[in-house]
Amino acid sequence: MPVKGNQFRSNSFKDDETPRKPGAKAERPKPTKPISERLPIFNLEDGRILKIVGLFSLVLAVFFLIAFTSYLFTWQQDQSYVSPANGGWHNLFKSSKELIESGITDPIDNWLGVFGALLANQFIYEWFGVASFLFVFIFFVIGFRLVFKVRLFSVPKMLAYTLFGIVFISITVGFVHGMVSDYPHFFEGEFGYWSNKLLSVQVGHAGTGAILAFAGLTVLVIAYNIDFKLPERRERNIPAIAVPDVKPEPVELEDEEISVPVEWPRNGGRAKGNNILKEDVIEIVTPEPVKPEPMQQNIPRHEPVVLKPEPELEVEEDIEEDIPLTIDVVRPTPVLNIEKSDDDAKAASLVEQFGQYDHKLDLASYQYPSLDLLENYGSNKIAVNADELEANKNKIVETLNHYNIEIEKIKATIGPTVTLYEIIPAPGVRISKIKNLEDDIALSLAALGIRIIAPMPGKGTIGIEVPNQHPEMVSMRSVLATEKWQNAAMDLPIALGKTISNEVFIADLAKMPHLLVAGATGQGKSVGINAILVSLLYKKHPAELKFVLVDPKKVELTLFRKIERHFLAKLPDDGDAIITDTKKVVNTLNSLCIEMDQRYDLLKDAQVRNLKEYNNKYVNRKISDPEKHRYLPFIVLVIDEFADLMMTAGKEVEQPIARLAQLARAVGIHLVIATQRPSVNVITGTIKANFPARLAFRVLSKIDSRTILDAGGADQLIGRGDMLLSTGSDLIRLQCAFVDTPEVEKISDFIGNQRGYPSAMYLPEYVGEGEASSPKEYDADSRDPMFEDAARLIVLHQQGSTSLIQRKMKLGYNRAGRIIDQLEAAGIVGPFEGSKARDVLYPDEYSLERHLETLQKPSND
Ligand SMILES: Nc1ncnc2c1ncn2[C@@H]1O[C@H](COP(=O)(O)OP(=O)(O)OP(=O)(O)O)[C@@H](O)[C@H]1O
Repeated sequence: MPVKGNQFRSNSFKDDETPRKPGAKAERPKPTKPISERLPIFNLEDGRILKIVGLFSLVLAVFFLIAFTSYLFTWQQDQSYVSPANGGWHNLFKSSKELIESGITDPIDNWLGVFGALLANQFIYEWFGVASFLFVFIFFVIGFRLVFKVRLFSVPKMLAYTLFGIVFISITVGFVHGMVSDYPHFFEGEFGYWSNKLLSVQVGHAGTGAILAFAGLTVLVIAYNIDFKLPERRERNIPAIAVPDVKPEPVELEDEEISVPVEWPRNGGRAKGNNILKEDVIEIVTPEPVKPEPMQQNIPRHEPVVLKPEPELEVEEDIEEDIPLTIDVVRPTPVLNIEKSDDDAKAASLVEQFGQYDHKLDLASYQYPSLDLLENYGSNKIAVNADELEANKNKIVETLNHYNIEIEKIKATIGPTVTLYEIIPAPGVRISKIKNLEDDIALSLAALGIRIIAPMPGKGTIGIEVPNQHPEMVSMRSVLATEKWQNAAMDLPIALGKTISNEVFIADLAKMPHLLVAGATGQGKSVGINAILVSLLYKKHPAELKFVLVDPKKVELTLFRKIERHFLAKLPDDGDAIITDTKKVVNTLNSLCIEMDQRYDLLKDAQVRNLKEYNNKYVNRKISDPEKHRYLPFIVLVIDEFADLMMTAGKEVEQPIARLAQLARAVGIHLVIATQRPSVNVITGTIKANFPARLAFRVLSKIDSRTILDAGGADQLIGRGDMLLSTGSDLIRLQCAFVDTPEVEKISDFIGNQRGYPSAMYLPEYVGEGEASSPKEYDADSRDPMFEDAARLIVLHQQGSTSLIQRKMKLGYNRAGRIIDQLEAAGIVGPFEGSKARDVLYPDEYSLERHLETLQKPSND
């Protein structure tokens, strides 16, 4: 405990006053008592003893440093005095006559006199050699810590390493010196010399070297966990790669098997690509072209279009000439930095003293779920049937030729559920012509879910997606066991599944910043939401993320009930954390709006622009008023069956959702909204405008697809997790990662069975319009025993908030809420004002005390 001010004001003296009665004094046999009455009591809490020890330690450090350094220059001159043969330490007590009789005539040269000479000789020559200088370090660190209360290093660790270092250096120096000399020297000291002798007798010179190397490396491994790497790369089987957040799991990472396109060249070459066997390759079928293509000869002219690099050189020269101008413009910035440096220095000293703020400390032992909780479905290999591939390609080519569409090249990329055939049409073919043939191609391939992308954005080709006969399931485990996921350094990474080229697709929900999910019933929407939630649970600590779950269907999200005390946020009442009731949804959404406003106030106060900067500043203790601030976790609001909500609550829901969607991104509140019915009265213009990222599972009509994606395509999906992700500009076809209910249950159990917070995170209270309570009557008899203390606290902080009472007085939310109501009734705080704290109606404690007295009077009478 820090001790402030004059210690003589403390009770330590008063305590001793009682036994001072004359009688008592005579009876007490303890002889120490009278001394303690006159002398101040030294106890460790007092701090004085520690300061004295600290000062002594610092003096020792200086003393040792001077004596040792001097020894290096004066040891020869002082040898006769310090030598044990001539008396050593006994010489200290000899008179000068006795010294002369012992043959010691030379004066002592050590800068610290005879004591310095003896001490240095003892440590350096007789003990540890030059390694003894490390004692200076030990004393300095301890002294510095005790005197200035600044923690340079952890003392126990420093002691352990330094003492080892002394012994190790002494023996190692002795080992090296032993190669050239057979006598002890002050380099290694007698300890180093004799230890070497002993070891050499036991294990030989080489054995001693090996033991020393082993000991040195072991300590390096303990201290820094150094890696031993052989020159050539070995099999990659270590899961302990640098994963910032996830605890390393002993699970083998899987290689992502990305599809390499299979190509069929125009003039009947062989298919290229690693996915099909050479003997399976069939030459491109070109039924006699109806219209001979005169432009064929031009083809080679299109290929070697290479941009020449020469102009770049000129540009570089220009830039070099411009450089001085740029430097001039940038110059004023250091002035700003100087202003800041005061705060920075303060923050740095706080960090040095207490370390960075650790938001995970409350649940420091929290274990991230392991991959073993997930199942492995399917083989996770691209198992393509070469016959199917060829047959599809031939049918596509045939159909196109049938309509006089000549193609240049065709290639196939095989995904888990669909294969993408990319066509380069011959010059002069109109794209719209191919697009119009969508149904004909589907007919000729006799397949559902054919999607034509004409043209493929940024590729100059036309894509035809054809479902595979045997779709491959993408298990969540196979996605999370990839290096790409393990190394994903995103704020809110979500593993959505795999792309058409079998590549793992990871998106950052924080960047999206909100996600709209739609799809007809039974097409994989719930699985998709589970995949999003599960991926976040795999990457985030409970201190960093909270979910607000809304599930009008009452069955989909119940699996997450067990993680309430870890990952859920709810309104401060006793109800269920997973919200199923429409009225409560409206309150929760408004409460989230209040949370958003409060967060913006905090951001403003901390002069930062977003949650990441804010938390960064908070962790580095750069926020000047930490009492007012807190570490802000991300909040992800998930609403299943949004259509149902819109039907029952309409505008009441739409308004807060629109507000959150517009503003909440910077303060770390992100929305994931799912709906089965993607009609325009559910996904309204306002909502759509604020959800640039949309995920569409299969829908039943083109109109629905347009409602969700502003484009067709979702009606041509094949279901079972086949989906399209629109990120505003791009439309990406993905196969959703599959995670089954038992897996989600296992993960929830795993997290739920660990120590959690006392309750779910409480969102700010929200009182609906109809519910706003009428001014309460003050009732002195029923007021809380903590009422007066709470009143003083509120007036002292000039902040009428329930959470302040909760935090400072360690009360539950309900009791704190009751007290604040009583304070309002007693006229101490103003009425509830939404996101702002209530007004405090008394400016100081004096006026409050007078008011409290008047409140007490009627009951005293
Ligand atoms: N990614 C996937 N991979 C493989 N199969 C899937 C995938 N997603 C869903 N399925 C299959 O589709 C079935 C229905 O999925 P899901 O329950 O997610 O549909 P839904 O759209 O949520 O339906 P509802 O709207 O009625 O709840 C699942 O039981 C599963 O068999």
